[in-house]
Amino acid sequence: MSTAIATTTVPTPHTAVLLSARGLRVTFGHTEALRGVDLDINTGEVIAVMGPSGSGKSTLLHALAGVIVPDAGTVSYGSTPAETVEICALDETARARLRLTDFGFVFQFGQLLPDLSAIDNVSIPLLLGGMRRKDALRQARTWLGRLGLAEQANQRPTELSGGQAQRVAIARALVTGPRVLFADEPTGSLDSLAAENVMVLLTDVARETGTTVLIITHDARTASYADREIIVRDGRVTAGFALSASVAGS
Ligand SMILES: Nc1ncnc2c1ncn2[C@@H]1O[C@H](COP(=O)(O)OP(=O)(O)OP(=O)(O)O)[C@@H](O)[C@H]1O
Repeated sequence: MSTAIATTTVPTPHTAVLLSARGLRVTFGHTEALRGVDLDINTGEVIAVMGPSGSGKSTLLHALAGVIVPDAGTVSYGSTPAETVEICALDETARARLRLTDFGFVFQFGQLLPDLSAIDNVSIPLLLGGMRRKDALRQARTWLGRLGLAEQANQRPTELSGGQAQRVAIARALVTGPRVLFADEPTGSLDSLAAENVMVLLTDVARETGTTVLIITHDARTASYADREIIVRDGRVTAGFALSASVAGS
């Protein structure tokens, strides 16, 4: 596997819908977090999810990823009729399995295990999937190299900068080869230079591997690396804009 990161990217052609939400509603007590969301996400698309605080962005991601089951509506996952599953109809065990095999997750804070080195953190999902330790470490090392962290493999999270730690978290999310990466403010705790570095690497690797990506962000610069921007407002998706995918290569 190549360890080089492409500096210019050719956008993946978006041919098939991979995730499709219809009529999603989620209520927490008296709070209507989602009020009827319809959304189609194409294979290989990089989507920025924006909107005010409390508008429902994280809830939308959790519903699409099968972390929560909506009170109403459906989420179909799969690019062909034969492989398509209705995520909301799966039981908790099946949804957990789907998340482990098909989805990757990156969050803003505190996601690395502090007592483990970078390479051990990245190898965890592979070990959980039953891979032999030697093979898992080899694969983890390759992914750390892809994200420019070959020299940090044996360092612990406290010995890494914020941007390096986020890149380790991204390596860990991608090491299993997920079809969809869900990222909730992955650059929210970084300064603008580190944020830009993380976004360039994340979007380059995603486009290279054809991974579909949903990124929640409050930052327009971070969003500019996406192919498309959607706005969540008061529990509804109110707008979607196509963006230039070439920004990631600039
Ligand atoms: N587990 C929960 N229990 C109760 N209310 C919740 C829960 N999760 C979310 N909410 C409420 O649902 C609404 C949407 O929350 P959500 O976290 O999806 O918004 P968000 O757009 O991601 O916000 P932020 O940008 O601040 O992270 C908010 O009013 C929030 O307080």
